[in-house]
Amino acid sequence: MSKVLVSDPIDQAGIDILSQVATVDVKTNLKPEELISIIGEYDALMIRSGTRVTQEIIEAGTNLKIIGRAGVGVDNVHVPTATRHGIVVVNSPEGNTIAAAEHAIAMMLALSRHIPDANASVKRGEWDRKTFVGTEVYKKTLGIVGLGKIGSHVAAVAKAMGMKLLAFDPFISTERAEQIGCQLVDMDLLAQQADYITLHIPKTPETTHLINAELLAKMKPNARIINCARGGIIDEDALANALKSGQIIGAAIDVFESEPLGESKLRDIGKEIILTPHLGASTAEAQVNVAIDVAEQIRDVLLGLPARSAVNIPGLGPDVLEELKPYMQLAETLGKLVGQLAGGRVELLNIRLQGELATNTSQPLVIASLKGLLHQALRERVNYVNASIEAKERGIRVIETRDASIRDYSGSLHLEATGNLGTHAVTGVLLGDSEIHLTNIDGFPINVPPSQHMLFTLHRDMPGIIGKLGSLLGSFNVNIASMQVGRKIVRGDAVMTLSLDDPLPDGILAEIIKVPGIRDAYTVTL
Ligand SMILES: NC(=O)c1ccc[n+]([C@@H]2O[C@H](COP(=O)([O-])OP(=O)(O)OC[C@H]3O[C@@H](n4cnc5c(N)ncnc54)[C@H](O)[C@@H]3O)[C@@H](O)[C@H]2O)c1
Ligand SMILES: O=C(O)[C@H](O)COP(=O)(O)O
Repeated sequence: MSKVLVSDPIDQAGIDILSQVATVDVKTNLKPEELISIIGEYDALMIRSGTRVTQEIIEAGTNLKIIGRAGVGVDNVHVPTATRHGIVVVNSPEGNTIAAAEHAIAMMLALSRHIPDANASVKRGEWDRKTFVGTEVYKKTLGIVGLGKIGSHVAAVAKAMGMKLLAFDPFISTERAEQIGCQLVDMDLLAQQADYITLHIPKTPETTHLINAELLAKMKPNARIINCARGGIIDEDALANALKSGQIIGAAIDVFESEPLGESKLRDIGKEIILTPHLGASTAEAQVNVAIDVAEQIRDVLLGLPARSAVNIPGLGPDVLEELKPYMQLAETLGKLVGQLAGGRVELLNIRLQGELATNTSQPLVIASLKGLLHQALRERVNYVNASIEAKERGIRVIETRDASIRDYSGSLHLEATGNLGTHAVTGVLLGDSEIHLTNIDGFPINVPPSQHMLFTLHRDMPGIIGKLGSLLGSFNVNIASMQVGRKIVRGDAVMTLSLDDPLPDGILAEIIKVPGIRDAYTVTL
């Protein structure tokens, strides 16, 4: 049974899902050296923002197949190292969107009405109604930096509260911003015009210290800033100075350059600042959402299935994946089959998307085909993460083509592998929504579902040959589950496709090829 280590507090709903397929150990607050010493035992690691998954930890995780981040940000995971080691990194891109957006709105209102300090004063026994006179957000300008999932929800709520919306997001179209009710502006204009600025961007080299002394100086003197995105986007020293000097009047900060927050100038500032300990995603609902979302993906990957929100598999967004998942399984099966038929060293893989499939995104199917193709050589070392890199390193050229005019089934996938031992081709389709059928082997039409152990022969279509092969297999105690012959003309060349209950014993292929009329034989394990 697989083993999963959960190293941050995760909702029980996620643990229950993982427990269906793995032994789950929950060990939180581990020191880096403790994690390094035990990570080698585990197939999967599930974390939140509390665990920093460094290069060293990943390298010590010699059995790791997946790192699951129960949340959005994967900046605490050294993703390039995970990719190099073929470890899938998944997150939950939407599970805590509402929670984070609502926290930002709560911070904005709490700042405007001095709620934390007013609350503290009443609890101290005071009744001071003068000090805590607030401001309304109605008709004020909110500058949203990052108009993605969280930024868009903040925009919708703020609009309903009667705020005017500006947004800075260089990757969003004007049309999209207008749909959300925001006017797209550059960062300087946003800083100059906004009464409130709220940050909803990832931390990247471009966004690190995006809010610095220079930008703070451009803000209105009565402006407030909210950061529920990532620590380090605001230069904390510059913010402390701007608040102390009265350059801006308020800040609400949930995330910090270094967490947990240690010694910090921000702690010394009075009622102008609200600090929360990275609580953006901390709602009961969000924690259930992210735990289920990520645990399901870990479960799928441990069962050999693709993950829907892998951050280090190019082209595999959740929408694409949902639609293509069955086709990826088809591609992987065909890749395994054609790789074993070709034998030896494959130099060229031709992938043709046919019929209705021709209009689909091909990249996930290419990745899945390569994963199948390389399985023989690399076994579980190859996965969706590293299949393209491994193929490139082995000098396998990939050609993708599309032919919408081939309509023998609504959509089919054709793989042709050329190597040092020759060329072989297979075609497959999905019947219903997910039932894989092989429809062509080396140009011969067939219609069989793949099975774990298969035998293919190339032979002359003539009386008695099936019986002779059946007897031979029987003499080796090999049970045939099903058999089908594919031929182009009667008594010409043909292929026989057999599904077997057991793997073929060593040495039997040489005997099969001796049967008169059989020219070649291939065993395949899928
Ligand atoms: N405080 C918390 O607990 C908490 C919870 C959830 C998410 N987050 C953080 O919130 C942030 C936003 O999350 P999301 O789910 O909305 O992400 P998202 O990917 O949906 O949106 C991010 C947006 O930022 C924009 N962007 C990227 N680089 C930019 C740049 N240089 N300048 C301006 N815009 C830029 C992108 O175009 C995108 O629209 C992330 O940093 C995430 O880690 C924090
Ligand atoms: O990126 C995220 O999802 C948030 O920062 C939440 O982090 P958390 O899971 O540690 O609360």
